[in-house]
Amino acid sequence: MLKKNDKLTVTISALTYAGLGFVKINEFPVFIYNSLPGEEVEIQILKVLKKYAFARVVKFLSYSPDRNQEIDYHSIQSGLAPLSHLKYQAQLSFKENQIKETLHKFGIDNPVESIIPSPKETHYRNKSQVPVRLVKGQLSVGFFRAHSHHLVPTEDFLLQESVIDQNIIKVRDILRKLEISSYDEDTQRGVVRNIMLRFGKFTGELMLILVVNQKDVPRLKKLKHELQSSCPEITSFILNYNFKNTNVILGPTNKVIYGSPYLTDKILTNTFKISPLSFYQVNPLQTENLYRIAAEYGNLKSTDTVMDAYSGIGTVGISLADRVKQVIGVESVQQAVEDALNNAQLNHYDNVKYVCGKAEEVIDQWISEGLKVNKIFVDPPRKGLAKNFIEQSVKMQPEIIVYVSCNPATLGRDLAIYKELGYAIKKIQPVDLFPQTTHVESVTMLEKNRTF
Ligand SMILES: C[S@@+](CC[C@H](N)C(=O)[O-])C[C@H]1O[C@@H](n2cnc3c(N)ncnc32)[C@H](O)[C@@H]1O
Repeated sequence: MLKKNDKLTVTISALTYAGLGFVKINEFPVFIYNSLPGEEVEIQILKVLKKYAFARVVKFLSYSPDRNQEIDYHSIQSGLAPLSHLKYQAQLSFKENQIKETLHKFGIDNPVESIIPSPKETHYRNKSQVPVRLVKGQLSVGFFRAHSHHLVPTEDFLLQESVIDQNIIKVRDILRKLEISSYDEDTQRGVVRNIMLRFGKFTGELMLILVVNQKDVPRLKKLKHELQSSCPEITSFILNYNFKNTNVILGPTNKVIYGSPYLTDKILTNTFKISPLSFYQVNPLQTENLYRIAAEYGNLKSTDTVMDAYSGIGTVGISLADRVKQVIGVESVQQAVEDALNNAQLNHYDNVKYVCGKAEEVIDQWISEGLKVNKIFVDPPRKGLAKNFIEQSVKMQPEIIVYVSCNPATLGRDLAIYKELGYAIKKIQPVDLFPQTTHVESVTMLEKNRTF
């Protein structure tokens, strides 16, 4: 029986989908941080639970040829970039295999296309949401160590655009100088919870959203002045109020201190305005590839009526609008729907409509109103599609369904239902939107069986 602090020598047998090394010791599963298949390592047991244990490597006796020796992001691996110890090529195979294996569990053995690598392997993110906490008596920024709220201070976040990293540090230093306090989760006091920055890759705009725990921010005028004089790259500054003791980063209301309430950016040929509470893809160069593939899988025609479900600020639907007759979209976040409607106008499309609501509920209403769509695009969050949405979407009998997924497990579950209900899987294309992390994105094309 394993005990905490036991030391053993093992050879890692697999890499889990969460990026941890795995071995069985006397049939008992052990998950080991920062280790890769084939590596012989001395480990120390950190925690023993009923059905498995966690361990760390104390000494490497051999290294995997897939190990990225160039960057020693030991602490980052457990938090921000859990795959950064794996060479990029091996990360791509890991993700491709994950899709194949997961779909196989749902009885789906269709061929999977080779994953499309990200144009940038690091510093690709256009958004950061870094926590602000007191560490050793000083307001600090960093990341929470995995499965904890223990802040590890850092100045290099590895995944974010460099302009974001530089401005996080500048904002941190201004907060320190003005003695504006950081949030304390235990007492629920202190002012600044998070520094969020969003960067428009194609416009150069940079939006600062300071998430605060109280309405009155001390020395706000001075803060505004300091930001305007020391951070010229920041084009707008917004306060977001979050007074709840919660893991959800953003609160429901914002106040613009200066600049525009929207960030403006471009995807392919269209311009988009994005408000602070709206979802926006984080890897802008690769997003263009993702949308190109989705459009190609839609086999678009000028007579098509397209549904854009889980539409965010309308980026998918608007990217298709010039090639189809009509786009109708649904999204649950009110602000995102307003953005989508503004974005349709901004790009001069009068054939695009968005409504606010849950896709699985709005689809009932659309069916009862007799709406006919012949192509459906879905891009749900990690939990995938609601069963009712799947069943109702099949009732609409679209020729093609394009499923953009960020979670192979829910993708497999949903594809299995579509298969049962008469849809054939034609193509599955993984796209690496999130290098150095374990996240796996893909686009699947489903086509209605002719005998249906
Ligand atoms: C992965 S994002 C995709 C957004 C957009 N297609 C894009 O590429 O930017 C998923 C979106 O679904 C929305 N959402 C979550 N649950 C929903 C539901 N039940 N019905 C409609 N939209 C939902 C989220 O607010 C989010 O904007």
